[in-house]
Amino acid sequence: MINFENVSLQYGKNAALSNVSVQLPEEGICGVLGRNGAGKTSFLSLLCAYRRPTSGTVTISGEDPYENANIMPKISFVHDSKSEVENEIKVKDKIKIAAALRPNWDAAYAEKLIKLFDIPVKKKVGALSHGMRSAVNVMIGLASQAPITVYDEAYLGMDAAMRKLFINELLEDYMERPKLILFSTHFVNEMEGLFSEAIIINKGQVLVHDESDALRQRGTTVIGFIEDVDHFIDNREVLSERTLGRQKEAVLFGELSEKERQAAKENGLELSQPSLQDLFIYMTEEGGRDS
Ligand SMILES: Nc1ncnc2c1ncn2[C@@H]1O[C@H](COP(=O)(O)OP(=O)(O)OP(=O)(O)O)[C@@H](O)[C@H]1O
Repeated sequence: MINFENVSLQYGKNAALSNVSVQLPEEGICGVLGRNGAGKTSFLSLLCAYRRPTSGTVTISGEDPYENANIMPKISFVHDSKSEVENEIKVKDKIKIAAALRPNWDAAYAEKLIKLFDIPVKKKVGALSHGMRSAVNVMIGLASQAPITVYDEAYLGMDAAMRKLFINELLEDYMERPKLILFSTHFVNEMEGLFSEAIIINKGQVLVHDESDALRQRGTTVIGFIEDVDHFIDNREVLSERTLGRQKEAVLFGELSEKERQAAKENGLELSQPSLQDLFIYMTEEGGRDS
């Protein structure tokens, strides 16, 4: 169990996180969402003990993870790193080093992933394309089998087909060997089906932390003829609207009562849940809902 209690992180005078209190379970796939500069990497780097909070406490299984030899091997932090030293070594040596540092490393699975992602193990790391460097990083994240695996914008540069391969693999592996996976991404629509829960960070604060289904239930998508939809959404909080021919789709914020749902259906309107992306964009836009 991970526990953040009143955690703040300052970089000089700049507050990256303010009074963050969050608890995370031992298993699940948690999406960490936020606009640029919201504080996602700061949050994840505290969790992975790359940094120490300026105030407040972070504990993992009741212990402070910072420079903690019991906790550090349990965490794998996959991010888009560039290091001069690493550029000079071969991919296979980078993988060997990662394996040596990871007590749960699954060598047979690593071999399978190298083939699946077509990773050029004999090349130097510095000679890889951006997407291929990311593929090496996520492959290490998967093969590490760490009980806490954190992917921070880890697949930048990977093309759509490669991202799909990675996501399928992540899900399949999670089903067989559940763990806690945290996943920060700007590709919300592509990834949201994966998330059992989501944390939305905005301006250094946790705006929402909830199960994905519960979060989606905070909104409703309404589809029908333009005039019927317009009539139904009048005086309601509308997240987005678009028309297609004579049809209109509107996303509303807030739960509908059973009576309202019934009325919508009687008027020929179709109701469904909105995407996390729609809710996320609305909740974090300037002037948007902040609770
Ligand atoms: N090393 C640093 N020194 C000073 N300020 C920093 C540093 N790292 C981050 N910040 C600032 O802290 C705030 C949060 O940054 P952070 O990188 O955590 O956001 P993010 O949500 O990961 O953003 P992005 O999606 O753009 O990567 C921003 O205002 C950023 O400018």
